[in-house]
Amino acid sequence: MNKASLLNDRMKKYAHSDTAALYNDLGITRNGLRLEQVEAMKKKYGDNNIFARKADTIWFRIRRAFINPFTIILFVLAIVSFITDVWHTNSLNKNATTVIIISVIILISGVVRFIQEIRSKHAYDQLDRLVHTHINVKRDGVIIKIPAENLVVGDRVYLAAGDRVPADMRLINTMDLFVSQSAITGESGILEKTSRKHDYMEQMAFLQYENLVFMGTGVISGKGEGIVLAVGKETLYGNFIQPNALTSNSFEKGANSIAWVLLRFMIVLVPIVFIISGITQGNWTEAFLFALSVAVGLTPEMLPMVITACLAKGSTAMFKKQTIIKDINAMQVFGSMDILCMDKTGTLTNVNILLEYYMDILGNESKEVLRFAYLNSLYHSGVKNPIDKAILECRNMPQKSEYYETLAKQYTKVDEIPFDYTRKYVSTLIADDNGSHQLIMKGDVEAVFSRCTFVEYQGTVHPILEDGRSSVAAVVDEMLEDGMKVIAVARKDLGNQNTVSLTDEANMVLLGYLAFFDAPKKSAAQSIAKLKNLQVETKILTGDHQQIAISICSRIGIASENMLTGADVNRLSDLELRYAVEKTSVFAELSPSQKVRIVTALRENGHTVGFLGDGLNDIPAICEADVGISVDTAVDAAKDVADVILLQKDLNVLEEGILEGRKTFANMSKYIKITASSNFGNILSIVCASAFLPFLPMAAIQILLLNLLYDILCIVLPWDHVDQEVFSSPREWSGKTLGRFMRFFGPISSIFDGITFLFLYFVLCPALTGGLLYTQLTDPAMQFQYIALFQTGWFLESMWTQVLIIHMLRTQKIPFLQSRPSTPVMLITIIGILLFTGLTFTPIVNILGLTVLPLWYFGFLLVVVASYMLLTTVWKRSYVAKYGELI
Ligand SMILES: Nc1ncnc2c1ncn2[C@@H]1O[C@H](COP(=O)(O)OP(=O)(O)OP(=O)(O)O)[C@@H](O)[C@H]1O
Ligand SMILES: [Mg+2]
Repeated sequence: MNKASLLNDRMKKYAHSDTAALYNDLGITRNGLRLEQVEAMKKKYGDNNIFARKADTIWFRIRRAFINPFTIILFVLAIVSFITDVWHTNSLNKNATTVIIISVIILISGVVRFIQEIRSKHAYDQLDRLVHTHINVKRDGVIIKIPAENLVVGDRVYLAAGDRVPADMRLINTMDLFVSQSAITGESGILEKTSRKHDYMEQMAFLQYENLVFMGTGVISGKGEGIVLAVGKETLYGNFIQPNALTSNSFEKGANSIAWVLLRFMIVLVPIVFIISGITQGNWTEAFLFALSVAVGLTPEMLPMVITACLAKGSTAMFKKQTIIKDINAMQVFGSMDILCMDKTGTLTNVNILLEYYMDILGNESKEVLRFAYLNSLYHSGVKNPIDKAILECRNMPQKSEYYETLAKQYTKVDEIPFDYTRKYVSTLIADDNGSHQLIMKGDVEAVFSRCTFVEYQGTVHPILEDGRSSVAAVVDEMLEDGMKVIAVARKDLGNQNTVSLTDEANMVLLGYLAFFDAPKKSAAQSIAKLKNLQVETKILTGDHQQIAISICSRIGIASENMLTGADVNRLSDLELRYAVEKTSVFAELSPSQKVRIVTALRENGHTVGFLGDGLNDIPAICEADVGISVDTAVDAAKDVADVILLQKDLNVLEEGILEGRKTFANMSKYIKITASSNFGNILSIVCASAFLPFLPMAAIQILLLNLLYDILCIVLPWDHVDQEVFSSPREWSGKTLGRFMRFFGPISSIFDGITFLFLYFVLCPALTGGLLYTQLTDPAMQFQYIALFQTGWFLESMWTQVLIIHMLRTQKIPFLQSRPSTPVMLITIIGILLFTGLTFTPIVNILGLTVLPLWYFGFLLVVVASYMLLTTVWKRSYVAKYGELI
C-alpha cells in the first residue's frame, strides 16, 4: 500500500501552513493545551493507543473469568441437571449432588482464573511503569512528563536524542534535530528535520518532509518541539501495523486452537455417545445427562486458567530474576533461542569505560586534545554514549570543575553533524569569545584520519606526508592490542561560517588521540560458559575496532581466529555470509546495517536468534532478531522495540531469565499435552464401553467428580518442578507435536480401561451377583447392584490412571524415583487418591451411585495400574527415542 496515502489529512494540511494557522485552527496557544481541552481532544480524535485494550474493570475481569465457552457448557449442564434431578422430580428422589458438583467446578475454575488475572494485571502494571515511554509535554504552561499513551491531538511535545517519536507531529521548533525513519521506511540513514513551512510546489514524498515527524521513528540527535496531529491508529505507523498482530500473538493463537480442537472433538463425539447410549439402554434422559457429563469431562475448562497462571507465574519469576518480558509471546521464543548475538560494552566489558590517556599525534600527554574532545562531547546533542560520558567525567576530577565550567562559558555551540554509527564520527561547530568558528571532529581513528590532510604538533600545523598512516599506527596499534578503545580528535577553522555541511568535513587537522580502558568483566567468561551449557551459542557483534575485539575475546576465552570485520561482511554475498556466520563468533567494525545482515543470515540458517544491545546502533538488529533484548539503562528507543528488558546488563541475568522462560513453557506444554492425550483416551474408552454395555459405564455425577479432581490437580501444575533435561536445551513450541503425542499415549489408557471392563463385566460383577451376567439377571435390585459394582470399579480405575498419568508423562525419567514432582502436586495426588478411594467405603457412596467393593478388587486394580505404568514407561522410552523429547 502506498504509505503516503495513509497519511493523516491534518498532517498533509499543516505541513504546508505556518504554525500560527495551526495554533489558530486547533485552538491552542504556546502554553500547550489547557487541561479541560485535553479531554475534549481525546473525545474528538481518540487516544494514543494502538494496542487499544478493553477497559479492564473488575466487572470485566469477573465476566471474563466466569463466562467463556467452557463455563457456558457447564452452566447449561447445571441447569439441565437442576430441571431433571431437582425440579421435576418428586420430593423423594430429589438429588442436588450433580448440580452442586458442577457449581463447584464453575466456582473453582472461575475464582482461580480471576485471581490469576488480577495477579498478571499486577505484574503487567509493574512492568508498564518500567518499560513505558514517558514524554515531556507542555500543558497549561507547565512542562510535565506523561506516558506516551496519554498524548492527545494538539499536545505540545518536546523531543530529545534517544527518544522514539510518540505520535505523528508537525514540528514547530528544532535544534539540529536528526531522526532515523528506518522503523517505518525500512531504509537506514539519518534525516535532518526542521520546522520550516513547505511550499506546495515542492515535489517530495511526505516521509521526506522536513517539518513532519512520525510515530515510531527515532531521534538520533538534537532537540525539537512539535504539535501532535495524529495519535494511535490514525498515525502512519498505527495505520499499517497489523491490528491482529498486536492483539493476539502466535502463542495465544496456538493455545486457542488447541482448545478448539478439543472442543470440536467433543462436539462430534458427544452426540455419538448420546445416541449409542440412548439406544443401548433405552433411557434418553439419562443418556442425555451422561453425554453432557462426558462433555464436561472432556472440556478443557482449566486451559485458559492454567495458561494465564503459567504465564503470570513465569513473568513474576523472571521479574524477580531481573528480567522483564514485554510481550508474552517472547517468553517462548526467549526459551527456544539458540544463538545470542550481543554487543561488547556492558556485556563482555564493564558498562562504564574510563578515559585513560589523552595525547598528541606522537603519543605525549596533551591537555589541548582533551579540551577539544570535551567541547565536542559537551556540545553535540546526540545521546551521550559511554565514550562521551567518560570524556565528560574529567570535569569531576579534583580541582578541575572550575576550569571546565569556564571553558564551557568561553565557547558556544553553533551547529553540528550528529554522530552516526555508519560514519563513526561526530562534528560540532563552536564559536569562541572572539566569534571565530572552529569545527571539532572526534571518532574512529581510520574514519577521522581519512578526513585529515594536516597534523598539529606543539602548536604548529604540518601537512600529512605519505607515511602518515604508519605513524598513526605506530602510536595507536599498541594501545589497541592492549584492548584499549582509541578515538582520534581533529579540528578546522571555519572563520565565521554558521553552519556545517558534509563538505566542510575535509582537510581537517589531526590533533591527537584519546584512549579508554574498556575493562573486561570478571564474570563474562563464566556467563558465556553457562549459556553454552544451556546450548545457547554466543556471538559478538561490535562496532568497535577489530583489535580491541580480539584482545577482549582472548582475555575472556572466546575463539576469535575466524573474526570478520564490517568490510569483510560487505564483500560476501548473502549466501556466502550464511555460510560464514556459522563458523564465526566474533564480528567487529560493524555498522548497524551490517549487524542486521548477520542476524538475518543466522535466521535464514534456521536459528532462533536473540540480539542483546543498548545503543541506537543496535535498534535495527533488535527489531530484526527473533527476540530483541535490551537493558534498563539503554536509550528509550531501544527499550521500546525490545521484547525483553534486563534490569541489569549482565549475562548472568540473561541466563536465569532463559531458564525461567523455559520452565514456564515446559509446564504449560506439559499440561496441554497430558490433558489432550488423556481426554482422547477417555473418549475412546467411553465410546467403546457405551457401544457394548447394556448400561452406562459411569454415571454422570461420577464423571463430574473425576473431572473435579483432575481440575484441582491442574491448578497446581504451574508450580511443578521441571526436569533439567527439559530446560537445558532450547525447544521449539509447535502444535504439531501435540497430535502425535495424543495418538501415541491416548490409546494406552483405553487398553487398560478395556481390560478393566472385561474383568468387571465377566468376573467381578457376576461373582457378587450370583454368577449371572447382567443380561441374564431379572431381579432389578440385582441389576442395580451389578451396575453399581461395575461403575465403582471403573470409577476407581479411571481415577487412579488419570492421576498417575500426569506423573508418568510429566517427566522423561522414572516418576517419583528419578524426578520428583513439586510438593503441592504430590500432596494433591496423595490426598485425591486416598480421599476418593476412601469415599467408596463410606455411606456417601450411595448418593453417588457407587458401592463398596471387595478388597480383592484392589489387588486387581494394583496389577492393572502397575502394568499401565510399566507400559507407559516403555512407550515413553520409544517415544523419546523416536522424537528426541517428551514434553
Ligand atoms: N560518542 C562518540 N564520539 C565519537 N566517536 C564515537 C562515539 N561513540 C562511538 N564512536 C566511534 O564509533 C565506533 C563504534 O562505536 P561503539 O564501539 O560504541 O560500537 P558498538 O557496536 O556499540 O560497540 P560495543 O559492542 O562496544 O557496544 C567506536 O569505536 C568509536 O570509534
Ligand atoms: Mg554499543
